[in-house]
Amino acid sequence: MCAQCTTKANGAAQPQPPATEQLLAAILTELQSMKATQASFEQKLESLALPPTSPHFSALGSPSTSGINLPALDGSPIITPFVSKPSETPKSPSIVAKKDAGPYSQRVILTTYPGQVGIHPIPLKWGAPSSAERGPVVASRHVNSLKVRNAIGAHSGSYSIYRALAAAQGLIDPNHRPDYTNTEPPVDITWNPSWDDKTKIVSIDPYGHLAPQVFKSFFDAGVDIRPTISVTKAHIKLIDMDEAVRSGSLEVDGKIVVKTPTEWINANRAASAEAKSARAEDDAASKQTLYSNFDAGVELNVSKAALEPVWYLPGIAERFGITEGALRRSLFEDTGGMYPELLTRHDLKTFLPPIGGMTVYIFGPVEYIHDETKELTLRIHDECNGSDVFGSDICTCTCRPYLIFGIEEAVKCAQRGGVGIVIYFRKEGRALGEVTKYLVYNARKRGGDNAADYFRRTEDIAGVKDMRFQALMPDVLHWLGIKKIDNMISMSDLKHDAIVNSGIPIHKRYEIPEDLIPPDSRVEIDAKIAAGYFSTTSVTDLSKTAGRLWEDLQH
Ligand SMILES: Nc1nc2c(ncn2[C@@H]2O[C@H](COP(=O)(O)OP(=O)(O)OP(=O)(O)O)[C@@H](O)[C@H]2O)c(=O)[nH]1
Ligand SMILES: [Zn+2]
Repeated sequence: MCAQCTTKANGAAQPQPPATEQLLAAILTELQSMKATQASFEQKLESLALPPTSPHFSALGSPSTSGINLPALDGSPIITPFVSKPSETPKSPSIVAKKDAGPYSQRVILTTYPGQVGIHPIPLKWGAPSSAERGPVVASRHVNSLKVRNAIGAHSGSYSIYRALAAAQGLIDPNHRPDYTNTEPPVDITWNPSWDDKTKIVSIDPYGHLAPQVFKSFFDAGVDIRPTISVTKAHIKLIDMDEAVRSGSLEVDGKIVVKTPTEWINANRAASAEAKSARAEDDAASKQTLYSNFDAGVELNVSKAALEPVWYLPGIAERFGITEGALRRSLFEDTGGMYPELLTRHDLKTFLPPIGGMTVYIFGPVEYIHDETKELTLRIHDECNGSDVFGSDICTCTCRPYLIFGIEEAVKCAQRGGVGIVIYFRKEGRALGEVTKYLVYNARKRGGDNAADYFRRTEDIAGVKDMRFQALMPDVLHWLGIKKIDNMISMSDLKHDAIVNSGIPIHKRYEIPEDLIPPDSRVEIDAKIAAGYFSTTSVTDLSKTAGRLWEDLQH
């Protein structure tokens, strides 16, 4: 970590406000002194007698059997019908598991309330000017974290469900403490002013990759601190880059593009040739081929970062121009009521949603990203598994060709002395999911595949043509410290507008080259151009652009 980042991350320059400091110190002291049981932990936290934290709570009165009326943030009353009996002091609605509690306690806490006895969230001040003032994100229901957790939801996005499966089978201790030795990033993604700006970053935790280091005191005190970002280095190998080098469009420079080592391959091939020769199975010519040097192509040097979503709910609501209350209610309803605390804990502003995140691939020096004198190329790519990985023709899209074009341009930019970035978002099928996507394909192939109807078919089935909501996408660019984009490899007006509106100028846009558009994808491209996507060409009659129907395809 660089000196500037360490200073910012540790918050040495800016002392914490006294109230926060006292509360934090009290909680930490208690956690440190806590020896064993949950009961003694509860007693100790209760004895701290800290005041209720939410202004809403004082207006509640006593919980009743029929539920309690919590004022929603937009003013309308919402009912949380979970409380079982009246009480002077709010208690966690809970049930007692008669059997099958597994590794958990018999008493199941269904939800919690602000100001409830024993509930003292570690302060989390989104956008605060140092990591110490900002505070860690704690979402865990780990025995030492439940009473101090300050985020709703669970770590690892959708993979939290797999962790639950492992716990249910007794394969993982729910209170397992991770060992973070040697897991720190090998390259520095360093602090920049956007980390302190709660309007610039609302959907990821800018300290996510540094959490085990900058929040070590919490971890040492027993709190379940987890990174939501990890950074590493790798070589990636793509057959398209082998081809680009063979065709002369890409050069091997020994730094970004390196030759794939062939020693071990040649050794294996020689061994295989010997074996075949011993069995006298092969003719002399093929033995000769096996012995000769094999061109294994090239590999690309990358630094990469995996990011899980961490949502600051007021900031997310503001981005979409809705109230926080409406956002919370909708998240609660559309996840099958999975997170009651969205409604009961208005004091908790952070939510870890059960969705996929993104991966950043960086070609060239990471420190060039925030150096405005260096050229920067960017491709924002939304997942299309069928095309990206399997090259499916039914996808009738330009996804993989555009991704490969983006990677090649990013690499070339790094070779010219700049930096290239490709960001891969898990937003399959325009974030409608693959099931919906295939239904759309079927409807297109059966009902006449033409550009005029391209978006309408999706809308007919899904109710909306796109749910990627690019408004949150630029957060990762601000986390990286991008100040301007020289070359944007995308035709999307939505991606362009979201980036520019977030304060990052785009100097030049590149559409997918004509020769990379697969035969069936003209429908998609023309529909997009007509809908406002960037292109140097224009389309006059959309109904004339038609794709293949199933009858035209060989099965
Ligand atoms: N639901 C649905 N999703 C699609 C379809 N075709 C592509 N996608 C998805 O759309 C996303 C890619 O978007 P595209 O429309 O190809 O392009 P874009 O990202 O908007 O713009 P560019 O940056 O110019 O590529 C991926 O998530 C694909 O899985 C389709 O017919 N139906
Ligand atoms: Zn696709």
